[in-house]
Amino acid sequence: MTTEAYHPGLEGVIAGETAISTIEGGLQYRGYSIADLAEHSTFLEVAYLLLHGKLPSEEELADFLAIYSESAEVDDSIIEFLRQIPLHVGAMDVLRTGISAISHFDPQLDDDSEGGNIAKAVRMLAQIPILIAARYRMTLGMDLIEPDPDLSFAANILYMITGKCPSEQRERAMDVSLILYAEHEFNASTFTARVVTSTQSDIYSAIVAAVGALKGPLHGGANERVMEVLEEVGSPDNAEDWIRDALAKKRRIMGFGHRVYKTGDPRAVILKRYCGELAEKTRNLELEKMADVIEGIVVEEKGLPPNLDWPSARLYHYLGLDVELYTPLFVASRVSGWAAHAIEQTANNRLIRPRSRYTGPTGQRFLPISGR
Ligand SMILES: CC(=O)SCCNC(=O)CCNC(=O)[C@H](O)C(C)(C)COP(=O)(O)OP(=O)(O)OC[C@H]1O[C@@H](n2cnc3c(N)ncnc32)[C@H](O)[C@@H]1OP(=O)(O)O
Ligand SMILES: O=C([O-])CC(=O)C(=O)O
Repeated sequence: MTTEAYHPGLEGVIAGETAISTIEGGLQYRGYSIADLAEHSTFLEVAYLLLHGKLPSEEELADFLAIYSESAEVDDSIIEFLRQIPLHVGAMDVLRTGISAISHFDPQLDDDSEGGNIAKAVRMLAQIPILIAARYRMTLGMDLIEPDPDLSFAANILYMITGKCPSEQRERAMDVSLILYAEHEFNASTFTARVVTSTQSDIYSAIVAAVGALKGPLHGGANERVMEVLEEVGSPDNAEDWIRDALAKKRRIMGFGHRVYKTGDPRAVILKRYCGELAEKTRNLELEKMADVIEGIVVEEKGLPPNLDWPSARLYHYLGLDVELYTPLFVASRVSGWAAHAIEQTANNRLIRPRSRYTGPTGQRFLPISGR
């Protein structure tokens, strides 16, 4: 048995260095506070910041947007392939396959230079929303909608899914959610991307693996489970009894708790404001009231504040989006953070290979199969 310290789930372990984001002193991306970015920036500007390490000048942003717009096309054969996937297959599983498929058409597939990887990240940023919207609309038997180069990232994704250009308020709410979802240091999916990259594998492999890690309900999959909880509760009148009973039964309440935020997730606080405004606009104040009752009791009884998935689920609901889109939307944003980490890992690589503590038997005597 190894005598080294063992931390289940790597809790509290510093497993690497990064200059991309920190939660120390309030969440910051590349040194910019998340509150400032949510207030003043746009998702694609934040993606540029994460990938290039600095905020763009007007000219740099214009070039970035031009490359992004030019990349916003998915090969027809992939769209046709998505149609062949049985309808019961979940949106995250299809998206994982779709990202793997677009890699085969990337003109710089074998270019693992920093520039090559940034170019691939921009292509993924442009094409993932197309994959998400195409699969969603094909499962409903609807015609697919091409991206509109005149729309922002946030407006385009809503347009391609719903077929309607969003109002300014809806566009901004979506944009802020994407900014908040973009990056979060060594969370499970990002760490997965870094492990894959550390073997000198390619950026698409890292992102596809990260999608698999994000899908789980303890991580990105939680935003879909949050909506299921709210649907189960049904009304503000039922909220107190429901949540007290659920906590008494030791049920895990999706959207609450966090491995590294024990006193609150600053992103949830920021998004709650947009949620409230959109709830008012869309006449969903009852749902906000219900969420407030649940939040108050989980904090009072368990001392667990909400994480980002708690308001984001409601926000997406107010935007008229179906639940199966929620975790894919997280992917559409987080691919910027994952790619930045893959690039950072490549620039200063050391194979990630920790040790395990062995708990199995030793010294077993091998018996030939006939004698077992
Ligand atoms: C964007 C994101 O990915 S944010 C995370 C999204 N995930 C969720 O919302 C899922 C719900 N939350 C959770 O499962 C957890 O809080 C996690 C996985 C996020 C973090 O958990 P950890 O740091 O591993 O804490 P751990 O699971 O050990 O929980 C510590 C205690 O709090 C309890 N707890 C933690 N979260 C919750 C919750 N959401 N509901 C009820 N109890 C909870 C645990 O049961 C445990 O109690 P115990 O000590 O009595 O056994
Ligand atoms: O940091 C984590 O463990 C999960 C999270 O909030 C994120 O990935 O945004």
